Amino acid sequence: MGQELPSVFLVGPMGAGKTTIGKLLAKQLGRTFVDSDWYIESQTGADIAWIFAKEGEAGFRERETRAIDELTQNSQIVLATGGGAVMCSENREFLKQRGIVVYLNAPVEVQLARTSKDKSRPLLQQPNPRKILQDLYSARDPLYRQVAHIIMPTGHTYPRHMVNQLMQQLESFVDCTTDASAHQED
Ligand SMILES: Nc1ncnc2c1ncn2[C@@H]1O[C@H](COP(=O)(O)OP(=O)(O)OP(=O)(O)O)[C@@H](O)[C@H]1O
Ligand SMILES: O=C(O)C1=C[C@@H](O)[C@@H](O)[C@H](O)C1
Ligand SMILES: [Mg+2]
Repeated sequence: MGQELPSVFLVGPMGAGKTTIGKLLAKQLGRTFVDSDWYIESQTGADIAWIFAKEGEAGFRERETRAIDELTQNSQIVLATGGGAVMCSENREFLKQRGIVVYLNAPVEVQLARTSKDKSRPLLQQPNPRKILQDLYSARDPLYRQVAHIIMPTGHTYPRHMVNQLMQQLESFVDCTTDASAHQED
């Protein structure tokens, strides 16, 4: 692979492993890793909990769309997006048109276990985070699927193993699209 691989954009629910796998994948590919949540925090000079508290979810989503537009214009990065980035159709267009989108998909019970000790996700600071995760999953799973070029379950696989599998999938994806465009030119 190498030069011909476009940017890789990871989407999926909270706790699917976008940040964890994104960092490892970027290292493997020798590319820059960017996390849209961290980027928004650095641009704002405040953490996500603060943005939600002061500007509401709507304010956060506006910042997120600006961030996704800017970041997806980079041609060779690995980008981990926030769990709700796919809710906005503009974001879905930016992602789908500008790189390879990978949907990391984990069952709700796994999402819950992976997010339960970390208080940095404002949407989950509720008495029943399992129900929130379930409702978000029902609403968003069709949107993750709509935008994805590749879908990978992450529930029961070690991050390093996941990255090896993902490298293989990316390789076949690039080969297939290269073959398809060669045929079009024939
Ligand atoms: N494949 C995996 N196996 C075991 N633990 C994992 C795996 N992937 C991620 N984790 C753990 O789950 C937690 C959440 O992972 P991570 O922050 O990467 O999720 P995320 O998809 O980026 O979530 P968010 O949308 O909230 O940013 C971390 O503690 C991470 O170490
Ligand atoms: O699923 C979501 O809507 C969110 C996921 C996180 O990555 C952050 O973007 C924020 O906490 C909102
Ligand atoms: Mg993350």
